[in-house]
Amino acid sequence: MELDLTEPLNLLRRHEGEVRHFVALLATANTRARLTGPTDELVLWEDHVVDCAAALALLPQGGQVIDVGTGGGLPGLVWALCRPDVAVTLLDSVERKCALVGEMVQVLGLPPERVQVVCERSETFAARNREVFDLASARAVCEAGVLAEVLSPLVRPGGHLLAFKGPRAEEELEGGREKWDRLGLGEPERLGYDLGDKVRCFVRWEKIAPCPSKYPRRPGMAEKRPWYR
Ligand SMILES: C[S@@+](CC[C@H](N)C(=O)[O-])C[C@H]1O[C@@H](n2cnc3c(N)ncnc32)[C@H](O)[C@@H]1O
Repeated sequence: MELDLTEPLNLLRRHEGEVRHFVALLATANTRARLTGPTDELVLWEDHVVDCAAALALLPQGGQVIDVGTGGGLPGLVWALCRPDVAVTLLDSVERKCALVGEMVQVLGLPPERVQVVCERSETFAARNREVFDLASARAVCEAGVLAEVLSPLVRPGGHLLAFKGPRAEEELEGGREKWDRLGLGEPERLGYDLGDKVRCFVRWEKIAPCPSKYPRRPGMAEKRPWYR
């Protein structure tokens, strides 16, 4: 299915001033620590912010959302600024990144009861926060199959998992049917969107049943997996 970007891009336009402020902070933070590559605000806007904004209309009304592996606050801070009805948790395992994102949250005046930064590995955080979020998402963190395993324990039945993906999405989803069942997930939906450059899509799963308690896997096992830091 092709995603209509009219509503999300209108939301971005409506909050453009606040988001440009975030981009300026991120560009400066990128000169101190490598959060999200570029230090050029135009590149950050065109390659990252607009991509994150494409998902704005997919966020649950008044819901609780978690951005796993937020790095410099992408997509979570764009969502927090453009969708004030949504509570956002920004999770990353690297302290330096969390400290910089925490500073940005303060400077942007986002209230702590709506936007929180958590510095922790997703698998330990998920063990204590089982199935509490309406939507869990990750951008540029790991391949879709592993991501489903990481995000599913965080999402309540009836909620959704959302992955930002590029041209390799189909390859990453191959042969996964059994895996989705095992994780309490429905068949992944592909939502393509056109930003005029490369192929992009969201992969979205509905959580249809509780996730078995063996997920998230114990950190000892998880450490062997390539995407964990
Ligand atoms: C390539 S960056 C992507 C950052 C951001 N989402 C973006 O789109 O620019 C991946 C991020 O995932 C974080 N990460 C990797 N493994 C993690 C884990 N087990 N728990 C929490 N964060 C993790 C890394 O610290 C890093 O900041």
